Amino acid sequence: MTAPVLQIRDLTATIPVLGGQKDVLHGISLHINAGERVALVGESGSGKSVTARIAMGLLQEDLKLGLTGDVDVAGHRLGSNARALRQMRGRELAMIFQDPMETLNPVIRIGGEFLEVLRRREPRIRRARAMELARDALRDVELNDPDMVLGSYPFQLSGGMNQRVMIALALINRPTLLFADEPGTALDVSVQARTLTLMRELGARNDTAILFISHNLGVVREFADRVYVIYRGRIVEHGRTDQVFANPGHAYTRALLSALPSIAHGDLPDLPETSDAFLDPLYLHEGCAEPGETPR
Ligand SMILES: Nc1ncnc2c1ncn2[C@@H]1O[C@H](COP(=O)(O)OP(=O)(O)OP(=O)(O)O)[C@@H](O)[C@H]1O
Repeated sequence: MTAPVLQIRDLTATIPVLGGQKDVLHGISLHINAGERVALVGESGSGKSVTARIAMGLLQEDLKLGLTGDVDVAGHRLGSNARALRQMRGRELAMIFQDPMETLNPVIRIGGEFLEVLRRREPRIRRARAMELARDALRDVELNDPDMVLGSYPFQLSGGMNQRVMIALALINRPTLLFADEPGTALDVSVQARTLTLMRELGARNDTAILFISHNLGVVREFADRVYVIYRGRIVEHGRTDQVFANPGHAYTRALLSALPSIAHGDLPDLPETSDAFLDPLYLHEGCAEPGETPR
């Protein structure tokens, strides 16, 4: 079997905050195989985004983090070669965020964004050829007037159109691994559902593995092959999505699932904010991750 496209082992992270350091990850281990769709779920503040942004090498660029553990992305050990990782972004690695405006440059037309992304893979690509590829990619995400889109600035397009543009841009270089952090959460439910379906279908076509981050278990159930449940910076449960949903082993997962109907509408369950109640060994059952365990 080939090596996983992402392997995180026992990752701990502290983030500098006013007056000290904050421990945010306490030994995260997870892996994603080629072409797999894996979800990281948990309530707000549990550490989903920090985990993904460290794996992308993004957070380290902005903050002085205290990190231990190993992160291997597409065969590169993170930390030993930050430059290699930077070069991989936009080629082997791609990302989609909740808000397309976080990524799209407001003063660049969509055509310019495509040219830049395509030049990361093929620096000498001609503009005409790049626009031809971009038009195909836009049609793939059901934007049927690609010339209009290519000539527009992001603010001239709707939220749903920008989200589709993001998916087309992220997948045009056929990445090995895509990080999708709460994509489309700001959109209405039916638009979000369609864009996620497109992302799943196009990802599958290119054998792109996807790390999908969400607090919406309804969406995760539809989307992911496997799921890791994260709580206060720890993986408390992992497994095949159907199995975890049918037979949750950990009390925290059960609490998340019990709130599923309201989560499907974007609400989070009312979970204790200030206690570590669900870390109590009392809640550990077969199938739950033990502290420090490397999930396989
Ligand atoms: N730049 C930062 N500076 C300080 N603390 C941070 C920073 N980014 C994240 N944190 C802290 O790290 C912890 C994990 O945050 P993270 O954003 O990973 O949560 P999340 O599970 O993705 O939540 P959400 O669903 O709200 O995005 C939180 O306690 C958060 O306050």
